[in-house]
Amino acid sequence: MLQRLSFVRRLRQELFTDSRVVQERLRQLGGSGTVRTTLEEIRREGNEDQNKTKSKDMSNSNSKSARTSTAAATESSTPPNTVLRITLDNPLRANALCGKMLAELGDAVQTAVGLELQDPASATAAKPKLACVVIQGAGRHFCAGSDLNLLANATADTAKDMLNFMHTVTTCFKTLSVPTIALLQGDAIGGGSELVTMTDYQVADEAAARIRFVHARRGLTPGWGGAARLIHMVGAHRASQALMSARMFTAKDAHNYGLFSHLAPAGEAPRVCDDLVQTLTSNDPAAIASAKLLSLRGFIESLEASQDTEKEMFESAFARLQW
Ligand SMILES: CC[C@@H](C(=O)O)C(=O)SCCNC(=O)CCNC(=O)[C@H](O)C(C)(C)COP(=O)(O)OP(=O)(O)OC[C@H]1O[C@@H](n2cnc3c(N)ncnc32)[C@H](O)[C@@H]1OP(=O)(O)O
Repeated sequence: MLQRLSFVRRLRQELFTDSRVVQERLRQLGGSGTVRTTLEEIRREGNEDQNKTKSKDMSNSNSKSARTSTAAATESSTPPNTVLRITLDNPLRANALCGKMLAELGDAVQTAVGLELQDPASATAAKPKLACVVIQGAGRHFCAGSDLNLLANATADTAKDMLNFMHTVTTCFKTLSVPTIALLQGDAIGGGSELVTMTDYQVADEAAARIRFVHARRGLTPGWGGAARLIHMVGAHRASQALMSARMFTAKDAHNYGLFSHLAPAGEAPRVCDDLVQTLTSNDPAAIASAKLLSLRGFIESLEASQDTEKEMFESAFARLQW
């Protein structure tokens, strides 16, 4: 459905071919941390308890037992419904993304697009049919944005690479034809807040999750395509207020502002996220893709015009900064 749009097709082309060289340059920058992806099966058969047990395992995808059950799910059969879980894993640096992790986030989105594009009839254990994508952070936080050391040592060319690559990656993610969920158990700051704007749903721990478009505090403007998506999420007026103020939103403030779709009781965000996955993936996939296409149509048309402006503003802000 979405793939029929020429803009979306061009994006996929950029992601898989035009960005390859840039992606490898970013990967060569190295850095700590990694971006992990796991495929998790959603079982429909069996009693509620089994489903609950199954989804409970999924919510601890970092624990060994969940990985085992995930691995088992992938090996045992061609899963009817598959969740791709992306984990930003750099907890010692609040899951800030270094060059290597930016490239690996691109790998993860390429995996999602690859699963999305395949013919459902050709689904196999190795390439099952994608039903939903969850993106989360390891440890206490969601994502603290770009690694500040990466930015401080970046040349103008490196900044341009990151800018162009992350616009492609995050816009591809935003235009996936399946539901996407940000699982927020901590802070989403700067580029981390921009990653939140690429998701359809945001399940946030009401006690621990926060979001801050901190750019103006650092003399920057959004560099990962977050401005246009923020406007699409909350409207131009509220978007400009969030960007100009660079204020920290608590989970409750963010929910009232339209930045977080779901508030979960303290410690229960993984369970609430798994319940949302169950709900969304029990609906007709083609109807979901159509709903996304309808909601994204205007965003995509305006994005083609506004994207260059967002990039130009980041580059001039980056040039002004004396890191
Ligand atoms: C183009 C990208 C650009 C954009 O478009 O937005 C950016 O993303 S620029 C970066 C914007 N991000 C920030 O400004 C976030 C800065 N960090 C924080 O505000 C806080 O760390 C936090 C995320 C709110 C978490 O606070 P807290 O829980 O108190 O933890 P610490 O502050 O002690 O951090 C733990 C640890 O992580 C390191 N850290 C945090 N953020 C980054 C970062 N962006 N890059 C590199 N390292 C980061 C922090 O230094 C601590 O490490 P140690 O000092 O070694 O303990």
